[in-house]
Amino acid sequence: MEVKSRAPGKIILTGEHAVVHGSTAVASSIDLYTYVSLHFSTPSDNEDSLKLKLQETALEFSWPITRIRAAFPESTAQLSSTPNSCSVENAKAIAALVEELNIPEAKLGLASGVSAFLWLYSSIQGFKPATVVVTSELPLGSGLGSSASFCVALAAALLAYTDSVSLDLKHQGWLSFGEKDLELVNKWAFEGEKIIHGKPSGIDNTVSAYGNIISFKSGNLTHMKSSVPLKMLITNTKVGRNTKALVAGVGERMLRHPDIMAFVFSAVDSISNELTSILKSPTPDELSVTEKEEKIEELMEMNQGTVVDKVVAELESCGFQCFIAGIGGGGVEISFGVSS
Ligand SMILES: Nc1ncnc2c1ncn2[C@@H]1O[C@H](COP(=O)(O)OP(=O)(O)OP(=O)(O)O)[C@@H](O)[C@H]1O
Ligand SMILES: C[C@@](O)(CCO)CC(=O)[O-]
Ligand SMILES: [Mg+2]
Repeated sequence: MEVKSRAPGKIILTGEHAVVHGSTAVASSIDLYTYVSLHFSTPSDNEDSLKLKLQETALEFSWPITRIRAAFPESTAQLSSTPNSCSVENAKAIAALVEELNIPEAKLGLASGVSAFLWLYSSIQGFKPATVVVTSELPLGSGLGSSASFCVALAAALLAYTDSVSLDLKHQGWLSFGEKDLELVNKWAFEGEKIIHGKPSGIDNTVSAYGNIISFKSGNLTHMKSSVPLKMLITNTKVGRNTKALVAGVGERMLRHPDIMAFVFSAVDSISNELTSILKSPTPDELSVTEKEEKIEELMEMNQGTVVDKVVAELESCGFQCFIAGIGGGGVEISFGVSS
């Protein structure tokens, strides 16, 4: 039995960080994906281990199922329909499993991703032997939501064959989840994100799961669909960063300067709300404004077409990496019976 999933990365247009503290943020999916392929071993495979292959980093991990089963102090065999947070005891068990892997120092950032994998896998699938292969078009740790798309794609693949979701297993090609199933995928992904990020707002996994452009505040989302195909120039400065540390830093500043930060977050909230209302009502009432917008849009499209190429060439000549990404595309999808 095999299933493949893919989940998009994201870009936050307004409200990054402030969204963790309750401000509204606006985010869009981008058409760069993390792919997960899950292959359950059959008795004829004579395989009794869980394997995780991280293609980008050329790392492969393998755990005998007996080792995983023995590691967990509390049973992780829960109902896949009920997303649960990783308890302190289970987190310790996972940390021990990850430590045994001796991940090279330069790739230690992956430990949190492997931990999230172990939690999602053991919670949703229990102790079944399988091989999971992860590939990603997203740079890791660069603000494009690689951790969320990793968790969403994982949750989608892991849930696909469970009774907790209802999918047409005979469907050919990419298939979207229904509303309730998507909600479940998103909730499990959020549990994975908590392991990677510490205190995520949930916006990254939500936009990765649902796709399109969303306005998000304290777990509530409003969908927006752009009527025109938008492209965004994204530059990877290749300056290392860790979202968990950045989020913690903002939290500490909030504790040091609560009054000031309350104003900052309120201002960000207003910015996001204004952007939301503009995006939600793209056609202004006055004809003259509509005409103006059409003209500006056409001019901008033409302008970007040439300027973007020059900017990309210049940035890349400085050693930066650029991605041209379509934004606002669909969310997580699933595909059955794909051979690896
Ligand atoms: N394809 C992947 N394979 C393995 N681990 C991954 C993968 N993608 C993300 N991760 C995990 O997520 C971590 C990066 O998450 P982090 O939240 O710091 O950055 P990001 O999600 O790319 O950016 P942001 O959250 O700011 O949008 C990696 O260090 C790794 O632990
Ligand atoms: C920095 C942050 O706002 C977005 C991370 O991509 C954190 C979060 O919302 O969880
Ligand atoms: Mg992240």
